[in-house]
Amino acid sequence: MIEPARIQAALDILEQVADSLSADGASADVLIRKYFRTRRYAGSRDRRAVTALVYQVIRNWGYLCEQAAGDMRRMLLLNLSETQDSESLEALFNGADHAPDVLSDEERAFVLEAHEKLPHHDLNYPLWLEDRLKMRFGDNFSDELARLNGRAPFELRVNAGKGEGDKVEAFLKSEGLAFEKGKWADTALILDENPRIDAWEIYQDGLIEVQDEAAQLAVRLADIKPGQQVMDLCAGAGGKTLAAAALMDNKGQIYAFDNNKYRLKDLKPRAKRADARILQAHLIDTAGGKRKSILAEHEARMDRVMLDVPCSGSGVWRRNPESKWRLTEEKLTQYCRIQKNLLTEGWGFVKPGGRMIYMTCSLFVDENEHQIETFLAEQKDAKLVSYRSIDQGEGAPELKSLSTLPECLALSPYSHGTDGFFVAILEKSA
Ligand SMILES: C[S@@+](CC[C@H](N)C(=O)[O-])C[C@H]1O[C@@H](n2cnc3c(N)ncnc32)[C@H](O)[C@@H]1O
Repeated sequence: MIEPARIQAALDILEQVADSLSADGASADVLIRKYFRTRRYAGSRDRRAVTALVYQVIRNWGYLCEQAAGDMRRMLLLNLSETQDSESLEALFNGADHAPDVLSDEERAFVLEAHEKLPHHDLNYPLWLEDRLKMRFGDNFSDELARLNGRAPFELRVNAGKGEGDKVEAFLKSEGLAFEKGKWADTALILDENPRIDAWEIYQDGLIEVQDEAAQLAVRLADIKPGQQVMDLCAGAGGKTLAAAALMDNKGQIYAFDNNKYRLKDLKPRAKRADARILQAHLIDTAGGKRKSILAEHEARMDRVMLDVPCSGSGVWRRNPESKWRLTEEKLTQYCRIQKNLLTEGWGFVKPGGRMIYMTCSLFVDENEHQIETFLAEQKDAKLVSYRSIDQGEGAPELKSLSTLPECLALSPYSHGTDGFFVAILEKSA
């Protein structure tokens, strides 16, 4: 595809994204896949270029939408004008076959005017969330928001259970892929590029998984040991479950649950690759009332319960910029209600002296500190354990938290270079 045709393709997809956002329909990646399914002439480079453009606009959605009063062509034009001069824009909007229509005088004037009054568009965020974001970031508000609007790196977890970290690093080097070791989790490798890894032997052999560093650190803070009884109540596709299994040397038991069968289905093949043999996965759909009976046998038996609850995902806006424009007050309230219920339910499975590790990838106090404070007020046999008391490995740097609760860990892109993440460690009286 020639460049103007890519612009037109991005425009077509963005129109669909806008419709989908207002109807809470399919996500951008689904719409992009669907768009290209019927356009076989587009090569992988075309797809990559169009996808990058679509996501650039999604990242800057709030600002662009405000400036262009929701006119998608103007939104895209304004976004392009950040990096292209007027001559290049004219060449892109040239009216040829498959290219966008020629720019009108009004559109040219619109770009000039928008540039003259250029506000801090890099801080682009839903205004109704401002207080919550300021509460988390304080003086670093602008720096954090700018970072949150950027792209996340590609992060791998080396499967410590397989003990072949050297092989992984040697392979990445042989592929010419630059990487850094994680600062906070010694299993993390951080890449700038986003390679396709499913065909790699080290992936098929279970030596690596894709997992962000904050999530790897969170599992480490669960202080899981071989021989323990561990429950992952919101296991999803098992990212944290497998990170926990890697710490257990196939001794003990991990029970992985989720109420979504589509998410849970990836866990089995992943566990097989990782050679995690102590794992059982079960669907705990609430429909049919089976949940209670499936979970009943685990009452007060777990050394560790990992509670990686559904949340707003505000800490991962770098990875999923669209989600910030999809979040509503109503949805946030609903997440908080589910989190509160899961905290109460999960606590029932912790044995005396055991721990529950509450985690979110949210930046908001409603989903983090407030949940923990309410929980502690209600559960008299619970106390917070400081994340600082957990051994984070030899030579680990000092880990400062953004949380208002000193025992809890709150991470962020600007302060820690990670996703926004929250961890609270709750211990039951012996
Ligand atoms: C943040 S995701 C978990 C991600 C996963 N732990 C990982 O590391 O890949 C939250 C998960 O909670 C699940 N969930 C939501 N409500 C639930 C419930 N009532 N019981 C169990 N799982 C639930 C969702 O299906 C989703 O997979």
